[in-house]
Amino acid sequence: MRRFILVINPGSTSTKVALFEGITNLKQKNLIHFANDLLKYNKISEQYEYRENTVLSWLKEEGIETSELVAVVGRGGLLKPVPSGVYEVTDAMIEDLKVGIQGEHASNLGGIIAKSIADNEGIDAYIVDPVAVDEFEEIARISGHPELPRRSLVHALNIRAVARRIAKSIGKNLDEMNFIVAHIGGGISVAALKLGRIVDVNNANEGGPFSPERAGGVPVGDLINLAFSGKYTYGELKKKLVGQGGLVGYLGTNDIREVAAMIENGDEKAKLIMQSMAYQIAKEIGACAAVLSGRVDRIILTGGLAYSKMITDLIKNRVYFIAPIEIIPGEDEMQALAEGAFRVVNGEEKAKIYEEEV
Ligand SMILES: Nc1ncnc2c1ncn2[C@@H]1O[C@H](COP(=O)(O)OP(=O)(O)O)[C@@H](O)[C@H]1O
Ligand SMILES: CCCC(=O)OP(=O)(O)O
Repeated sequence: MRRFILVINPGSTSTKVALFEGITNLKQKNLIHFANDLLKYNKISEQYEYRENTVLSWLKEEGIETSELVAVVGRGGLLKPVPSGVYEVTDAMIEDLKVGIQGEHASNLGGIIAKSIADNEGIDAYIVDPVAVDEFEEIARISGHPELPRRSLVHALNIRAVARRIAKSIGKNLDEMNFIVAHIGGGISVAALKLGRIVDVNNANEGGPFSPERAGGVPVGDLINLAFSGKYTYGELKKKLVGQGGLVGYLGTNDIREVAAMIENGDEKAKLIMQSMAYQIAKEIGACAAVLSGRVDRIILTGGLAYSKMITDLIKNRVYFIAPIEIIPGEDEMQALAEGAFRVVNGEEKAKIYEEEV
């Protein structure tokens, strides 16, 4: 009997998988990919067969047949800008995920793997609140140059899931609330939610605060000089900014726990870098308060860094005056994906069609 929803969430070094019955998580695993296994692929999209096989092997290990699946749902990637929601994975979407229409990112594999498994069973595949969710107001799109508009690339899935949860806890719907949500993980998105819509956010890949391994916004003139210095190839420079920036660039680790240990051992540089990361996050939260004209119901800190009291205290000390602060460490992406797919399977919501929304 078909009853399980398979959830697939690909990250840069692992693929999280889970099996849900309804909205109950029955089992979940983080399938780790060794760097050597991924090295041979030039493009992330080329990893899809390898990763799909690891997902299918996991199902087998768990004694689950794909014929028992009612739907497959994956984390959505860097598609064309789309409104938030649950999307059926269509052939047009797959094409954009494969070419990486807004860039390469492991999340592009979610829809690709989901559809491949679903097609073999004649069932539907979905994605939910992809990182390409774009609810910007027009004013937010304007940068300092018409050829370089600001783009919305955001941890939409977790941000909307935790925002929904906090709204519910205060007895409101998300569309009644103004929130600032800072997803502070491997990448950082600080988003202004105006009546539930993400009306502004730093581009988590290319701007805003530096993160454990991303440079965030850097001085643009100096970056142009570096780019034309002949010192680095395009790929090397990209890696410097995404992967080898932030904590990794300064301290050689992306693990905030290691940084905290360095500080406890008296490392002054580690202390300054930690303080600076918190300073930049707080500054971005302040910017979002201006976006919302100061009408902020809650500030929410979420993502892996929110486990660190050192960092959340540093942020709180700078933004406490804006609004009450909620801390939801980690992320709830697997549950949010399953719940999105379940709403469609259960007939509570109609899946959007990508081609009709872009
Ligand atoms: N349980 C934890 N306690 C303290 N720090 C954590 C914990 N889990 C993750 N982190 C830190 O959070 C950062 C990664 O955030 P995370 O949201 O897990 O990343 P990703 O965006 O890759 O999912 C790292 O610096 C990591 O050290
Ligand atoms: C591009 C925005 C999404 C993002 O950065 O996700 P990860 O932190 O999971 O890489």
